[in-house]
Amino acid sequence: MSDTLIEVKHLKKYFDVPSGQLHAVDDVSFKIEKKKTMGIVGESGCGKSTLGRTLIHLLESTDGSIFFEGRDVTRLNAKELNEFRHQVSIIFQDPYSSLNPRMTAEQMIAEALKITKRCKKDQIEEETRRIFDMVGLDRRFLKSYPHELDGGRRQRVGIGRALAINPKFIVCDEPVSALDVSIQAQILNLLMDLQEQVGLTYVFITHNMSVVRHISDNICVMYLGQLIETCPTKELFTTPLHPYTKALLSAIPSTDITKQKEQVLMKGELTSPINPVPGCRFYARCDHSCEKCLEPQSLQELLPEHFVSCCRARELNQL
Ligand SMILES: Nc1ncnc2c1ncn2[C@@H]1O[C@H](COP(=O)(O)OP(=O)(O)OP(=O)(O)O)[C@@H](O)[C@H]1O
Repeated sequence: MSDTLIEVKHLKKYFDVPSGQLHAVDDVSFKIEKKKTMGIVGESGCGKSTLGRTLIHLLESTDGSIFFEGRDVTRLNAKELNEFRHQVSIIFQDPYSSLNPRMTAEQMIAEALKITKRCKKDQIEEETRRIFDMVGLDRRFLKSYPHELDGGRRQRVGIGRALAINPKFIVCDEPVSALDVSIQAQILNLLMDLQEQVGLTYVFITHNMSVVRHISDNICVMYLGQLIETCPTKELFTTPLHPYTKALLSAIPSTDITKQKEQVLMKGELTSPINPVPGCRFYARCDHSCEKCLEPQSLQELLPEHFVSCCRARELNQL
């Protein structure tokens, strides 16, 4: 039996905007194995959240396929789509705005349980308490409203609500970015413990390279809607191959002053994903760009399980 839970093939999500089409996700392909975490990184606006939302059909894709346990979810009928939606969930960055301010923590989790009808009415109270325990929330907060909870506890409610439907797959969209640093580690550890206990598969979206290094098994690096490098996490940090990934990694400050590395500075600013021209989207900012980079680029496996979309990567990395 295949270990792949999700396989994305040539996925596109375009938005119509007054000046044309915004290519938020443009021809992205990758696989995620069951019980693993795929980190998605890249600068603000590169399409991370749009990709995450499209994967679970919160947004309808423009083109391409998303295979979930072998079935293409872009082609499901309404009933099948409803069943799919009960297997996938999302945790948002800001639990304060994603939680209903008029509902208590208990009511929000109970509501998610009712939607999926996965337990009988008389079991909802007990199941809600069990989920409270799973996410490390003291039961004295059952009747608390979001504004009565601190950031970490609010995010625990958000995680509890995502877990209530008993999903196989969760998109974690910057789930710790809005939290104090001291709380971030607790929430990351909780997500990793839950993955182990329940057998969850995650997509973990973040712009924080240290966080993604800690939590992901594999990483996708995105640039202006495109996937430019993907490989196992360890390898990305030891052997980055794309010039953009190298620049991204060089910007992480080191805690060891004897190991300060030279920062690769990127020229210019992120260009627009509206009506992009064919060719490498990093062209204008790359120190190594040449005429060949103006031709369409595609992901090539340059090392085992290590894919890069750069026509000069082999030569620049002496592979
Ligand atoms: N509903 C929409 N209509 C038009 N454009 C959109 C819409 N949603 C997102 N976009 C655009 O799509 C692109 C990708 O946005 P997205 O939010 O996915 O990026 P991101 O990498 O998650 O950024 P951030 O880290 O800031 O959240 C951006 O240019 C954004 O302005």
